[in-house]
Amino acid sequence: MAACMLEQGEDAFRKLFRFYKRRNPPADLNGVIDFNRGHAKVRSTKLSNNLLNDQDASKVGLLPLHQWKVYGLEDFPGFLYISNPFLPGWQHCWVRQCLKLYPRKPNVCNLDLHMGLDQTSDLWGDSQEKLRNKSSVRRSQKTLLEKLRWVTLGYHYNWDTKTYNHEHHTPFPPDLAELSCCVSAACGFHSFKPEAGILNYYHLDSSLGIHVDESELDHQSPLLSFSFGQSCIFLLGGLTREHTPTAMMMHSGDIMVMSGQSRLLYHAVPRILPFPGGDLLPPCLSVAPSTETSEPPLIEPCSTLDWEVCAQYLHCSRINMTVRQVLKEGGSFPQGEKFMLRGSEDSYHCDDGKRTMELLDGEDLLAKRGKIAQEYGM
Ligand SMILES: O=C(O)CCC(=O)C(=O)O
Ligand SMILES: [Fe+2]
Repeated sequence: MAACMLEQGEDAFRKLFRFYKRRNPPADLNGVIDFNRGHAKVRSTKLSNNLLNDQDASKVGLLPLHQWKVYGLEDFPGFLYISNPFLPGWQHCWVRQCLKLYPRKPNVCNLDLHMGLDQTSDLWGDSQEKLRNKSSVRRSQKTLLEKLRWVTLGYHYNWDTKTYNHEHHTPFPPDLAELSCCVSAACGFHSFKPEAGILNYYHLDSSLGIHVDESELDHQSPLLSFSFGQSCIFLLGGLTREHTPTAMMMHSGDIMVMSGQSRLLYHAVPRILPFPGGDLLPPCLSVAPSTETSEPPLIEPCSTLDWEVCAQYLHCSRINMTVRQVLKEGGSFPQGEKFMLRGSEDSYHCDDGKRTMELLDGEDLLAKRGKIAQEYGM
């Protein structure tokens, strides 16, 4: 029972993290907030309709603003949860971008750290046929897409130093920038600049360790988080790990906004939850994309052939994209100064205890990163 874990203490976040990560016996999920089902702490919120026009919304695949279901959470000012505001079929396009386009160079991914660039230049090309034809035979060899854990965009986050660096920057994908600007504008942040992205790729045994996203130099701007595929338990805590976190579900299509007093809170993903009842995907992903597209389309519609690959991948995976503004308005990187992330003792990406970052030791990692940066002139 969750309540027995809710004692205050030095390690309250870790206790609840371990509670929800546990599989055997499975954790009681009664204490987990599901925004669509209501909860004493959930507040339904309306965004001002004039913040995003319907045409701009539809261009990036979002419903008209007046149809969005938006929630706040008691005790978490600045936190917003938007329950799947995507137009039917549009999640397909964004998932396809996450699997087919964003892992491409010059973006950086975990596989670059222990594989040659010739092997990681086209993960989609390498994996698509194998995924499309994947039978129910469980122990078939993992495709490169299935080995993907993270991709960084724009200012590339350095997992070792926990910093961004002005010298390690590539163009931020314009389509994702536009989606992010629409969502941030809808939430009242008109001058948000999408400058860095971290895409996390989770499987059913993955988790994301306890952390605060404070490496960005600008903390006034919101952090946007988009989720696709299988659901997860998300833990949102306080300014310290002593604060017992609140557990909530995130489902496919949902968007979370962390801003204001909620921007620098500890958070984590202890558990991925496969869609219940034997269906492999949630119903919102079963809707075929509309043949009507905006002119000119921002992103190419997802073909049936591409969706077969994405759907097979998502049967046991979750994709999360977080988008951040790194620099303050008119600001720049400090000269020769180090800015470190707090609470970094946990590795971020874990697959049932195995740390994906431990595939190489620190020296190898740095050497490999340097090589990638050099080859791409970053
Ligand atoms: O996967 C999620 O929902 C959270 C991701 C996250 O916290 C991060 O990338 O910093
Ligand atoms: Fe985070």
